[in-house]
Amino acid sequence: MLETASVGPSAASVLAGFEHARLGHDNRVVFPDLTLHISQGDRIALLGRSGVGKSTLLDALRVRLGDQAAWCPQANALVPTLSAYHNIYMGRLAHYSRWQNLINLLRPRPTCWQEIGELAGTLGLDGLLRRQVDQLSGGQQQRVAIARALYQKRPVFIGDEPVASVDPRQGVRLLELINARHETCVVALHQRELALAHFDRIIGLDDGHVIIDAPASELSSHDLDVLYVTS
Ligand SMILES: Nc1ncnc2c1ncn2[C@@H]1O[C@H](COP(=O)(O)OP(=O)(O)OP(=O)(O)O)[C@@H](O)[C@H]1O
Repeated sequence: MLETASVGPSAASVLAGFEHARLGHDNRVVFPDLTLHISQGDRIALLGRSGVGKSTLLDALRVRLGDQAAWCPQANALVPTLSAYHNIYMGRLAHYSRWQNLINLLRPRPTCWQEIGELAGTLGLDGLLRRQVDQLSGGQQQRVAIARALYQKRPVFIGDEPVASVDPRQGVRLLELINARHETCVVALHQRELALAHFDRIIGLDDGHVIIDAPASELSSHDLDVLYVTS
């Protein structure tokens, strides 16, 4: 990923930021001049048409935040031939020793099994932990990916359309769960109603620029139309 320029002001609550940064991929510049700061306690929904740069921005933020951020990527990035349990456990691979990880692969450790079982239960994955991920539905796989990110137990949740494959009611439940377990969240969404109802700050992108950055309480769904107008 192409990334130049430095972090901006260092106010105590600022977790990560971009100050006149250029973000993109190899020779493709997506954000030519991005200035944006994320503060502790922010609950941010990132909106914009397909291809405007939501994933590019989330990825750059994730790199900036390092170990502070739990990451739930767009394509799930699950290991299809492993069980749901093992995929969720992978959220904390770095937390355990190589030896513990190897043993757990062969025979799940009781404490981890119980903890992951409880987490899976809150995500409606009861009874599916032993099932290979490629034998789960798209929505179930998405919930496994969310569980893996939650199992990381980091203060910041970065999610790239984490509720795109589930029904609206489940989407609400999952966003509530994510919000309840993280002080700070930055989540790309396509559903503006969910964004306005479950997040405090709305960032709208268009053509490599932030064109909306405002409290959700000051915006209506109609105000967000501008993000979806095709030129
Ligand atoms: N690995 C890559 N190499 C080169 N260009 C890329 C790469 N990934 C994305 N792009 C381009 O960067 C731009 C922004 O892509 P990005 O994936 O960030 O958009 P997005 O808003 O997340 O889209 P979507 O809602 O469809 O996921 C697009 O023009 C895309 O084609």
